[in-house]
Amino acid sequence: MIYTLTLNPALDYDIYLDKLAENDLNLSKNVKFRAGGKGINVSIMLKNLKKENIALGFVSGFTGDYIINYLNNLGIKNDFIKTNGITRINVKINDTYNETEISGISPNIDEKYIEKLKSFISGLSDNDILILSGSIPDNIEKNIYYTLSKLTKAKVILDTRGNLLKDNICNNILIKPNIKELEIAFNTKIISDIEVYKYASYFIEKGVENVLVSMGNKGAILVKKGKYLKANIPCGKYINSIGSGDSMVAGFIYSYLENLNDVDTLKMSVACGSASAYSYEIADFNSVKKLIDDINIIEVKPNL
Ligand SMILES: O=P(O)(O)OC[C@@]1(O)O[C@H](CO)[C@@H](O)[C@@H]1O
Repeated sequence: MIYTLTLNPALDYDIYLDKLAENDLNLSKNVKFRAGGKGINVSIMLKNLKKENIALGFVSGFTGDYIINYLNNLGIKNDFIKTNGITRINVKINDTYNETEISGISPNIDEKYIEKLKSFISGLSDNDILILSGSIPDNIEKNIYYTLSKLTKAKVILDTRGNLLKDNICNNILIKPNIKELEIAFNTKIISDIEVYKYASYFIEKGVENVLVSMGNKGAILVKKGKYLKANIPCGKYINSIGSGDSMVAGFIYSYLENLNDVDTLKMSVACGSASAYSYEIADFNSVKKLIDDINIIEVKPNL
């Protein structure tokens, strides 16, 4: 079975307007509510790709109930641990020029719930895939993903913030930083592809099998041991980036389960990410399929 874990889910409130004006009244042109958090987005995309999965994590309060109802309505299996407090609300303001995010504050998670989660994760088998996604609530140890990876036999994918990456890798089949997260992980500014290959290779040396770096409209790079692939972004009308990286992760898992080769894996991952960026919600399978033929992959032999 595939399990996604979102320790820090959110009710995402997406606001669309022409131009955000500071210190003034802004009238929305369109608003959307959705169940958010990186693992939850992966679950939704996987479901759209017809891959059954179970969403795990912590939820609480009315926002937590909203998330569970949302997933139930989509027919996505879930087994969240209900905790105290109120799951955060993340506001995403999209105007013609910028995307501004205001992330809420997540509740503290009692130790007893963390223990319950650990016990569940330690029961997974080597046929399972576990996706560890998103930020970590403030009161939880900052290497919890490493701890969970050590506890489980499942194959583990990690997609978390740049400052948490290095401490949480653990023989992962995939990590998926975006370019900003890679910069934060290495406390540097990355300006060329060769630097992406170099920094991604750090993780390969540490035992990660695949490093998928999303670079917005500059494309995406997949690095494996001795292999470097780059993809362009297919044409489409950009709506927003929310859940685009998470959709890439789902595209990778789909490819992994379907035994696709590296080139087709990168194509599928990029198609999923782009289709969601060209949509108000996580994309459906048909929109993904329409983009595949517009993605070209080149193999690079960088001199590192
Ligand atoms: O604060 P985190 O956990 O890093 O990211 C949370 C989040 O921004 O990521 C998703 C998009 O990837 C959104 O649904 C959600 O609001």
